[in-house]
Amino acid sequence: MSKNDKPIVILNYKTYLESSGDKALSLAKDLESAYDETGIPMIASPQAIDITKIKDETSIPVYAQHIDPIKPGGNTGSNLLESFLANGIDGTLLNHSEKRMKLADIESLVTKAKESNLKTCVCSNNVATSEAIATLSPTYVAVEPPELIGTGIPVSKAEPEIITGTVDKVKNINKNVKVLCGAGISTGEDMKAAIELGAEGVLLASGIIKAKNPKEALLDLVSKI
Ligand SMILES: O=C(CO)COP(=O)(O)O
Repeated sequence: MSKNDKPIVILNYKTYLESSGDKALSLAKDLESAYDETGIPMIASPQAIDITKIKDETSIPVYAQHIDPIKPGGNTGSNLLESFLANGIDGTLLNHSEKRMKLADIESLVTKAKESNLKTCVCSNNVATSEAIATLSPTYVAVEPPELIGTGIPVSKAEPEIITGTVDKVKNINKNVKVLCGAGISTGEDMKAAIELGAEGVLLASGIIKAKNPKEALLDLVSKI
């Protein structure tokens, strides 16, 4: 990571009650004030229904959690890229372990996102899939071993080799693709370890969303980097 690049934090709201409705906005305000106090970029990834409210009432970047590989038309219940763009999203997660996609669909969405100046954070489950995803040149590859997601056991401690292996393989393919990691990350020690292993940020959920004081948890998360 070059010296002027700061590590980033992407908070995946998922569909927790603690990150839905009014709480979606208060979490976004926590992210905004944590950014104001630390200068570390903080990104919200709420459910689609909460995106507009957060864009209207905060200044932090907002990512969709998923976009469907569809064209405008008869796709009841799907998430259309053009609608998200009209509501001002800054980026999107793709291929999260809880919303897996086909490689061809990931490729078509990463291509379309680039044409619309939208950032993409494509999730992977191991080094091999991180390597494959890097060939599509997304903004970020976020490696998250599914078995650690939601456990509070941080990937940076439990499986450090998945981070170092992903960084080596991804940077070999395209130095401009940034590597994030996630799964079980919740404390400043977890994030410090991730950065020391070569990650350029973290993608996390329950450690912040389920914290007694999410803003304090965010400040602790970035307190050691
Ligand atoms: O899936 C994740 C982020 O996308 C990780 O979830 P946890 O932070 O709850 O382990």
